[in-house]
Amino acid sequence: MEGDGGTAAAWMATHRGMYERATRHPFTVSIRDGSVDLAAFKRWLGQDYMFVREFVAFLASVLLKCCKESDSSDMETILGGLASLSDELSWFKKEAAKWSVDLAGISPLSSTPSVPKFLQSLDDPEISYSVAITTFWIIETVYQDSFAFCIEEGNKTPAELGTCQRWGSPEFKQYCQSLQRIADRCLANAPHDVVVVKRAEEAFLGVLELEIGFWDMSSSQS
Ligand SMILES: Cc1ncc(CO)c(N)n1
Repeated sequence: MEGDGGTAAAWMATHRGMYERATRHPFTVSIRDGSVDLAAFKRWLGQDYMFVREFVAFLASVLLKCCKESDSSDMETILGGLASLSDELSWFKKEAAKWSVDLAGISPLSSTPSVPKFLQSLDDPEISYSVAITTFWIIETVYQDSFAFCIEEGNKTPAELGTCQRWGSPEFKQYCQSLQRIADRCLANAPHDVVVVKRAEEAFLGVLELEIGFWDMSSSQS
């Protein structure tokens, strides 16, 4: 995914330290090595269910920007993303039942990064499609990279943690690569629009911070 000469890959290289803090976090590494604390896993599950509900609204705003500002082939990619979020919500409900997590009674923990605030700041009509699609790409990529590491060779991930297949699969990697190509194309088409590229880079870093905060919250002591 990296090294293809696009802006996205360049940012991953420039901000490598932060990217690695987001994608090799002690929480996901503990899933990989089988030492994960179940209370932490359940905390993640409940909080991430709420994240995904917010994420649907955000992605709907990306789709709207796409329809207004971009070509139609992107539309199908984004629509596919919304369809998989629908699957994801069902998956969360199924997993929650399996682990006895009560999703109906869930509310954000004080240590959960403010997802609505972050995502709603990006669904403003003033925010360009390029910035929004870059945000979508990096949000998905952090999960893809984190969970692919959990199923790479040498892992001791407990079989009952089906989480890793959902985001770690080769199909999801391909999906993230298609988002990366869209983001790169948008950013390359805006070379003179320094403000847009700068905003997109800030959003990229904002997502990494959010994701690190999210893993921190998951692994914090109950
Ligand atoms: C916090 C977070 N980031 C990214 C994803 C990927 O969909 C998710 N489900 N949750």
